[in-house]
Amino acid sequence: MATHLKNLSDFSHTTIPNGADYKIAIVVAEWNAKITGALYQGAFDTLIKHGVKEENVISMPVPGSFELTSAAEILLTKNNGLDAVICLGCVIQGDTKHFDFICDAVANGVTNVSIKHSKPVIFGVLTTNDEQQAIDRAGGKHGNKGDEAAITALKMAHFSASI
Ligand SMILES: Nc1c(NC[C@H](O)[C@H](O)[C@H](O)CO)[nH]c(=O)[nH]c1=O
Ligand SMILES: CC(=O)[C@@H](O)COP(=O)(O)O
Repeated sequence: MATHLKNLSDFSHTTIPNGADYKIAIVVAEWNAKITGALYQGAFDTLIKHGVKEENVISMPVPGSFELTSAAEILLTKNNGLDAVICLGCVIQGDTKHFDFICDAVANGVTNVSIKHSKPVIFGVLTTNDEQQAIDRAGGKHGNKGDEAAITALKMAHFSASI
């Protein structure tokens, strides 16, 4: 279902686990900081709203979305007390194929880190054609992908704890 058919922040119809027992990292790319800052705020606020203690939210910046993978790997290697890692970024199509390489690298990279560590690593990266599409998905008319990423982290942390 395309994002324009589903608001990224609409979770009123789902059961969202309480996060009181979870420790969750949020890694945020500094590229397109206006957008990623809004994603971060959405994710942080959503985690707190659903019971995660502020001291259990570990927030780390990285230069760009390409670095999200290595950041998740380093965090999960050095801090095995984490229940999930949320990766937030915004990649906007430019004039070259660089967009394609970054998007593919991050999507595949965070997947591989998640599988390697058997820990949820959430792909909260906007990959848009232009800045307006990003604005619309970072607290605009289509909601906030940071909210979606936080809810996904809570659900997957609960999934892992239930097995
Ligand atoms: N163009 C965007 C980038 N590019 C930077 C890369 O992510 C990376 O930091 C660089 O290639 C050095 O390894 N990053 C974004 O997050 N968004 C972009 O639109
Ligand atoms: C996604 C990017 O790296 C891109 O925004 C950089 O722009 P360009 O492809 O024009 O170099």
